[in-house]
Amino acid sequence: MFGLLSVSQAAVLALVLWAFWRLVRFYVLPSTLDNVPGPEPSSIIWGDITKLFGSHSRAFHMDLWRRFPPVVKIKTFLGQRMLYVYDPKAMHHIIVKDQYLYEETPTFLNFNRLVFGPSLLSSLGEEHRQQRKLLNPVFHINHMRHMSTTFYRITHRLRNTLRRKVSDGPKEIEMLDWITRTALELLAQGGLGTSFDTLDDDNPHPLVRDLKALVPSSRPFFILARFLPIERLARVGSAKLRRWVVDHIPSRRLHRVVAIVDHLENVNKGVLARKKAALAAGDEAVMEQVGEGKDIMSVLLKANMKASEHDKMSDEELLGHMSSLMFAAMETTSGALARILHLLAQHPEVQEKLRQEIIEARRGGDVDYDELVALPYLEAVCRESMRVHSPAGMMSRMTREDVVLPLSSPIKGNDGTMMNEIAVPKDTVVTIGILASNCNQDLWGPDALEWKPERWLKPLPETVTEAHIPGVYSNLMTFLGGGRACIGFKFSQMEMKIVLSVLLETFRFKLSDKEVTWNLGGLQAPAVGKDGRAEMPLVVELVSPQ
Ligand code: HEM
Repeated sequence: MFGLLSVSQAAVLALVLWAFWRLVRFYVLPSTLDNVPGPEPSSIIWGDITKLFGSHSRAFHMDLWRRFPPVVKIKTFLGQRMLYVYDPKAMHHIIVKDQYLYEETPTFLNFNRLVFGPSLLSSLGEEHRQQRKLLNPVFHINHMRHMSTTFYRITHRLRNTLRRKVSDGPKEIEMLDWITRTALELLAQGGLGTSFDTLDDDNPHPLVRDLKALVPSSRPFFILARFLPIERLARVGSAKLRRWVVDHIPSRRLHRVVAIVDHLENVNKGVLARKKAALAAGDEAVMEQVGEGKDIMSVLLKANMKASEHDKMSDEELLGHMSSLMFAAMETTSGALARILHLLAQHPEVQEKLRQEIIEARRGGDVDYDELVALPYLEAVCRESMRVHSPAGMMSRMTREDVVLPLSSPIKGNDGTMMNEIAVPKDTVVTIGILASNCNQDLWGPDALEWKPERWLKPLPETVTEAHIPGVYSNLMTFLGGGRACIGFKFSQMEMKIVLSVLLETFRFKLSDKEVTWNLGGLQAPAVGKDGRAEMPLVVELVSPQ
């Protein structure tokens, strides 16, 4: 039959048959998930995928929380069934107890391997465990303490530049840009032991623009990666041949992504070579480097030199970790900090109370790490912001075999029977509702959706403490939990508190007349207007004008 068809006709026919088979498989053939309640899909082809993962999906999520139990079945592309889960016991099984049965999705792993190279973001099972074994100590709180002086120094630069800008009166400033530049520089000095940005003019390092463009530019390829065997394709032929093929695909967007990846890799190759040379030259050369040998990469390189041959990381892996750290650290923390500044501008009374606490603690100078992390209202503002506005609203996993998912409390199935557990077939995508858990009214109370820092100044409701939510941070899922919990969460806590304490001592932040809205998408980002570019203008004024 294929003798009568051209290659393109055969490809189209194969695609149609494949789509037809999926429609039959997911809409007609029975599944153990049929009894799990969930919304009727809004499209036979796309299911509710765009409603769930789109930029303006908050209303859809809230509708799910209102209408369904904390395990919901959602139809996605061509009817594929996905579970959306925020039942605490179920989440514990997914990310802790049975974490190797619910691994990252192949799309996530393949995409990260192609973009960043081998790293925590693209490894599984034993390989991932080995990498965490080497990396966990590097993120230990003792190293963070050493970094606080570096963090203060960088934040002072930001303060000086902003002070210059508003010295003759309040001004509207695009704060997301400054916060993102600061986050990259904090990671550059604290994480990589290098410097990219002096933060003293209006010209950010080109990496800021590239890292910000990476997610939007690569979104279509991320979707494509769901359906193409990217990992196998990435091993066909030599690297040179693969590169030739990519360079000849007529897609400007693809070439933009490739240029970003090249840029990231070239910058990191230079940093790695300089670090290795300094380590080989001895302690004096290390001390002359930007991070004085205390940054994450220097500590990691030293640990790597001592590691057994079996545990040692290759240069390719080290470069992969550098690129993925830059990516994982920058967008998340800058989004979080921008959100806190926006919330403080929306709630001037909270901003004033926080400023008083900071001014009293700082007494005009920097506060040491332990004193800073112990400030109760600062802690309450950070926790509450990370609860209601977690930068990542959800994270997906995929079952690697048939598995039974137990629940904290039974849910009513579509046939009216109560279910204590759900049989989940192999290859099911299970999405953890991070925001859904953080805003769960059954646990946090009827005001769960409201931003109220004061709730952290008194004991949390027993419904929260007894739910055994498996997150690493304050009964929240913001940084996830288990073996793949955010490795940089202490780093980001310190970053947020240092930046907030230095800025709030000097500046007051007010809403501008441009309305800022937050897009949910992959990571929450602010924009002016519904689909505008990522930005967050705020009016900045000196607390004590000279
Ligand atoms: C507010 C800031 C941050 C938030 C909300 C956040 C959130 C998360 C979440 C939810 C994960 C789990 C991802 C998954 O399972 O697929 C994660 C993983 C990760 N994060 Fe963060 N993160 C933040 C800041 C940082 C920083 C500052 C760094 C680095 C210095 C970092 C490095 C990483 C890395 C390397 C992973 C992968 C861990 C692994 O797979 O073992 N993150 N983060």
